[in-house]
Amino acid sequence: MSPQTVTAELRRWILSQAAAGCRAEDLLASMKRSGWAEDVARAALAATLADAAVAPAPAGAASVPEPALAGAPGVLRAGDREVHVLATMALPRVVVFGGLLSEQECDELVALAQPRLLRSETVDNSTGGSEVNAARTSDGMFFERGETPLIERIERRIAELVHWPVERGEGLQVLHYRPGAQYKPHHDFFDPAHPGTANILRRGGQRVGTVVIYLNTPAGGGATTFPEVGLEVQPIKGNAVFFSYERPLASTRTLHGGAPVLDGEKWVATKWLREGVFV
Ligand SMILES: O=C(O)CCC(=O)C(=O)O
Ligand SMILES: [Fe+2]
Repeated sequence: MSPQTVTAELRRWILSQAAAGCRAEDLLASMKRSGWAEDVARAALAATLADAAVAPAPAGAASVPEPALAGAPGVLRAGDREVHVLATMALPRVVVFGGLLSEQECDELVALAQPRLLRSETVDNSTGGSEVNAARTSDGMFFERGETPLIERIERRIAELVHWPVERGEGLQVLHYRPGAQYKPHHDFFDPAHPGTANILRRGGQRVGTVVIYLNTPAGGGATTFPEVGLEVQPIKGNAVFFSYERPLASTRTLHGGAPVLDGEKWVATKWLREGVFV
């Protein structure tokens, strides 16, 4: 038997480490230290964790991220910070948060992202790759999960706020919209009918939730809109809009977009949440 075969024992080890909260990057590093070729280790991790993502959730586990809103609290403790609940909606499931980030954290995130911006790409559904998309006229970049202490802190805060493990989150994305730029209405989940989707789902299954954090307050325009229900969330520095979608269906009414920025610029950080461990 080749030493690079993914054995049942290795699969069990990967799953137990992931369940204990070990990050995929750390698993990869430790597999490499034990002599695994990087491409084989990555493939083993992706396949094992993707299978786990489609396995039935343990009894009692929530199937979508959701903040603890029983009792209609005005303030929620999210790890190291108190976050305000400004508005909620049942369908689509939307919660607007006040003060998820401090002003200083917003500024630090913009400063970290700015040198790394590229014209935003969206996933090309036919191949699972990326392409520049005219529907999205912002510039953007992705951080690695846990890339800096600031990012790690924000990720932990989001995880505690919406009760979804850090490991099930994609890396934080930062978008920059110039005047006139927008993100036309779209769904964040991957269209199951598209040929590239199967490939995308190997990295942690479907997206089931989104947190868009406003890193500045544009002088005009730039609301996050949910056109099917006429909801517009004003972009205010440090605030965030959360929405979830249990299934990749339009009936979740989570069609949303970034309205054109009319005056000034707009910065957001987006955290997408997957149903399984994102690798
Ligand atoms: O910029 C916004 O308000 C929305 C961003 C968005 O929809 C996304 O990043 O998926
Ligand atoms: Fe979106």
